[in-house]
Amino acid sequence: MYYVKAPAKINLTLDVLHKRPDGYHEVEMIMTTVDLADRIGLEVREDGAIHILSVDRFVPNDHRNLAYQAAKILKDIYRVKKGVSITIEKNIPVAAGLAGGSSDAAATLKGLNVIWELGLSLDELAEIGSKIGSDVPFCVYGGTALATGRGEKIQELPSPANCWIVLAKPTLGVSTADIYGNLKINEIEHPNTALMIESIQQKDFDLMCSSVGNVLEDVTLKLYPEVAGLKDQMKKFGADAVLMSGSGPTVFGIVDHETRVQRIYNGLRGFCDEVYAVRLMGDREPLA
Ligand SMILES: C[C@@](CO)(OP(=O)(O)O)[C@H](O)COP(=O)(O)OP(=O)(O)OC[C@H]1O[C@@H](n2ccc(N)nc2=O)[C@H](O)[C@@H]1O
Ligand SMILES: Nc1ncnc2c1ncn2[C@@H]1O[C@H](COP(=O)(O)OP(=O)(O)O)[C@@H](O)[C@H]1O
Repeated sequence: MYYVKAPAKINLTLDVLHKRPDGYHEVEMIMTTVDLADRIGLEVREDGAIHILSVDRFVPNDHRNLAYQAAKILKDIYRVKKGVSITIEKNIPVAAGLAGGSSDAAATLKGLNVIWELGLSLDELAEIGSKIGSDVPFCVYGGTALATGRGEKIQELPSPANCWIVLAKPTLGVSTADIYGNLKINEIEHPNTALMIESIQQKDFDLMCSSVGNVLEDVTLKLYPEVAGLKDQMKKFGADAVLMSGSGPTVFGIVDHETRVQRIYNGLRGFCDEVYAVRLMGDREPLA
C-alpha cells in the first residue's frame, strides 16, 4: 500500500473581484496548510478498476468522490491499463471549508504519479487537478500560496510565522456553490491581500492577525448564525485572530502560544463537537 497525506487548508484571506462569464468568481486568496490531514492509501489493481473505500458516511464511494475523479482523469489522459484501490482515512471534516475532498484528489494525483510511474511534474499534476476543482491545484502544491483566477493560478509564498490554529466546525454542511451564488459583489469590503503577503514574507505574527479577511463570511454568517456565534466564542476565549475558512462553516482561531491553545480548545468543546488544535504547517511537502 502506498500512503499519501492529504492536509487541510485554511484561507487567511479570501477576496472576490467579480463574477466571470463562465459562472465562476475571480478570486484573490491566500491559503496555507495545517497539520490536520486525511490519509490516502493506494494499491495497484491489475483488473483496471478504480475502487474507493471510505468509512465516512458523508463521503461517496463512487464516481462522485474527488479521489475517484483524480484516478479516472489520469487513467483517461495517459491511457493507463492498471487500476487502483483507494482507501481514504477521513480526518478532515466534510463540507467544512477546509478542502478535504480537494486535498484527497490532489494526494491521489501525486500518489498515482508514483505507483503508475507516470513521471509527471507538480505543475502538470496541478494543471490536471484544475479540471477536478478550483482548490485542487493549491492542494497539489501545498504550503502557502496566493491563489487567483477561480483559484487554480498558484503563486508560492514562504510559510507564515509559526503559530497554532484552533478549528471549530459546527454540525452543518455548507454548499460552496450556494455561498458564492448569494454573494453581493457590489457590497464587498475587500481585505488587504498585499498586507497579508507582507506579513507572511516578514513572518510578522501581529500583522498577519490584523490582515485576515474573508468576503464569503457575510453570506455564510447570515445563512447560519451559529457560525457567527462560534466566531464570538473563539474571540471570547482569547484567539489572536478569528476567521471563517473558505465558504465555511469552519471557524479558525490563530493563537501564538500553546498554553492558550488548550484553554480555547477546552472552551469551544463546550459548544462544538468538531474542534481541533493543530499547528500551522505552511511549508510544501517534497514531491515523492
Ligand atoms: C470556497 C473555496 C475557497 O478556498 O474553498 P472551500 O470553501 O470549498 O474549501 C474555494 O473557492 C472553492 O473551491 P472548490 O470547492 O474546489 O470549488 P469548485 O468545486 O471548483 O466549484 C464549486 C462551485 O463553487 C462556485 N465557485 C467556485 C470557485 C470560484 N472561484 N467561484 C465559484 O463561483 C461555483 O458555483 C462552482 O460550481
Ligand atoms: N474525498 C472526499 N472527501 C470529502 N468530501 C468529498 C470527497 N469526495 C467528494 N466529496 C463531496 O464533496 C463535498 C464537500 O467536499 P469537501 O472538500 O469536504 O468540502 P470543502 O470544499 O467545503 O472543504 C461533500 O458534499 C462530499 O460529499
